Amino acid sequence: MIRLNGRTEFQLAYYHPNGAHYERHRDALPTDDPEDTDQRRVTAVLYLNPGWTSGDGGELKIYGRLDKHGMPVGADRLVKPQLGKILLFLSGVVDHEVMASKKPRYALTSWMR
Ligand SMILES: O=C(O)CCC(=O)C(=O)O
Ligand SMILES: [Fe+2]
Repeated sequence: MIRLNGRTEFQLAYYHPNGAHYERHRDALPTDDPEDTDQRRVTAVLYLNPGWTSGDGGELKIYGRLDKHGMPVGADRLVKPQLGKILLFLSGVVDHEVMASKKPRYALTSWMR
């Protein structure tokens, strides 16, 4: 079960077309503790880029989960930041990275706590 406290944070991000990117990270520490209401629980990203194509870069790379030995389970995925696409994931669980962008890239992110 995911417990949300109703406090949602928003961010409108712009990535410059000169290769702006965001290195591999998670948006929160993983936690199941219901008392810990400060952590981000769910990340939702709405992409705002019309006409985005493969050569434009700027994909969101979702890293495959690791098993208990640190070996990847399942493939990494690349998500194009196309207008109207919404992506949801668990903030404390999913490693992700924004690849270098060759076009102006806009994304509205919300973090639900
Ligand atoms: O813009 C995206 O695709 C994700 C951005 C991101 O990972 C973040 O702001 O934490
Ligand atoms: Fe992130």
